[in-house]
Amino acid sequence: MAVSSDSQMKIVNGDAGYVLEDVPHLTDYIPDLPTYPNPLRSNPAYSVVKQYFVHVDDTVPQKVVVHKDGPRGIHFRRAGPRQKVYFESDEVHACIVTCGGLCPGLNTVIREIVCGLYNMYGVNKILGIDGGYRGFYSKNTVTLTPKVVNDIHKRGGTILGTSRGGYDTSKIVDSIEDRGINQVYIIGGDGTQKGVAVIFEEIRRRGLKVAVLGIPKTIDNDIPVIDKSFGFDTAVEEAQRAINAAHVEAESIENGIGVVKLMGRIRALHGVLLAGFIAMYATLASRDVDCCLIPESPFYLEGKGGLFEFIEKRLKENGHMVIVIAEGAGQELLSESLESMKQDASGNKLLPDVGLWLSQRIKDHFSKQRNFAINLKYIDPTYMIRAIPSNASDNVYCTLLAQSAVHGAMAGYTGFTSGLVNGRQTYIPFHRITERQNKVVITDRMWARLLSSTNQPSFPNPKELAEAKKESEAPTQLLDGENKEDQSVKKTFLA
Ligand SMILES: Nc1ncnc2c1ncn2[C@@H]1O[C@H](COP(=O)(O)OP(=O)(O)OP(=O)(O)O)[C@@H](O)[C@H]1O
Ligand SMILES: O=P(O)(O)OC[C@H]1O[C@](O)(CO)[C@@H](O)[C@@H]1O
Ligand SMILES: [Mg+2]
Repeated sequence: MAVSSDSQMKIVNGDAGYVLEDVPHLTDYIPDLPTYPNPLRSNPAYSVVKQYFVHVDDTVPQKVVVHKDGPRGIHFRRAGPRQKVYFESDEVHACIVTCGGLCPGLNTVIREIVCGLYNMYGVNKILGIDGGYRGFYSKNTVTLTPKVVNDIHKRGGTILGTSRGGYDTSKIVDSIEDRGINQVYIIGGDGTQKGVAVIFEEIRRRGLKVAVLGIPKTIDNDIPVIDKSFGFDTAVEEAQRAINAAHVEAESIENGIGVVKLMGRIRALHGVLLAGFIAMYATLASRDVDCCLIPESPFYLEGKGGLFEFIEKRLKENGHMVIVIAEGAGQELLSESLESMKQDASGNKLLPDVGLWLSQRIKDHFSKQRNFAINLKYIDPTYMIRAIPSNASDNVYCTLLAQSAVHGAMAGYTGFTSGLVNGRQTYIPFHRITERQNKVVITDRMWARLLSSTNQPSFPNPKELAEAKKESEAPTQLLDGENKEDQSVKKTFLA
């Protein structure tokens, strides 16, 4: 096997195109670290479980759909307990911090890191950092014990508090060093994970025996590689309540329209990274939605093929309709210049309220039409879907993520994000998580499934429509047995 490595990328090449994108280990920069038998080996609860420990060569493929002659492809290290650990129980001084926006399940992850460290590894020095990254250097800490965290999974939010902005690598690493912390658990979204990568680099540069790891969090589900982010299912489930209310209101009144705005926004400083996952999954789950608008699929209002035309058609057919719009959708229609928008403390763009804007535009449009009065109700459940405790399946997911992170840190791995890949817990190198953001791919099957479920238009670009019209008016060569009418039907169908 060929191995190549820099500080955050350890690539192992095997047979038949097998590639392991491995994660760093403390021994990469501190040689001759002593090891200890994993305390779980003498714990009767675990020692009876055959093959409880993960084999050192276990890896998980990134792609499970393969071709007969294709290469085996990229793999990640499988998470789980190892036979040997690199920390003694009473040597560990761990800390946990939560950063970025709220997300269902944050408290469950905190609880399970504390209980995992305490119950599985006998660790009892665990600090909670108050209020996100800036809490490392400007706030007090809280002592976390299984008793303190016992009930917190039943509450929304994070008992540690969170924040945006305030990231300062040297102050954070100074604080870690000064407090004698040697395991750092950082829970947060895309921005947070970029911060964890830099903290890891600095810790490695200083040669500290400190395991640094990230646990990906975001209800936007825009973190790449992993199957999905925790809290996403809970948020989609809660969004159903808003959609259901919009549907009940809309169908109870003549020409009723329910508009629901859901989270999912533009994330990058300079442009076009978008995430409409919550809107897409909430629409697919609900079946009451007639039209789902997401940032990845541009739409327009007026004219042929536009939203107004579709609304009128649906109202005439059904007497009511529900529209779901992701907060980042249609922003190009609201503002000529996204560059001039305000930003939050972390540099994320602050978006104008597209739901309110769309509702007003629909009202204005139909107020001009005689004999076609509409009744529009706008529901904005934005913070309701993320400020709740996680549901049962997210709770289980959070537990696996947290326990995997604990096993990884105890085994001396560092500089990794704990994540689910193809249903297996893995350790993923930071660069894989931070190099890009996930967005809905509208040429993928999932978006096609949504379109076939709502039967909404795909909003062809007016320029494309004009070109198609010009083409259909031009004399065409007919195939044998075809008349001109057949051809135009075919073209409309293809559009
Ligand atoms: N490129 C970066 N390098 C270092 N730190 C960063 C970077 N981007 C963001 N951060 C820090 O990470 C923390 C969280 O970032 P942000 O507010 O963007 O939320 P997030 O982690 O992306 O979560 P979400 O967007 O899902 O709410 C902030 O304290 C911010 O200063
Ligand atoms: O108002 P806040 O706390 O900045 O958070 C809003 C953003 O946070 C998220 O929930 C997660 O990033 C986005 O969907 C949303 O735009
Ligand atoms: Mg973010």
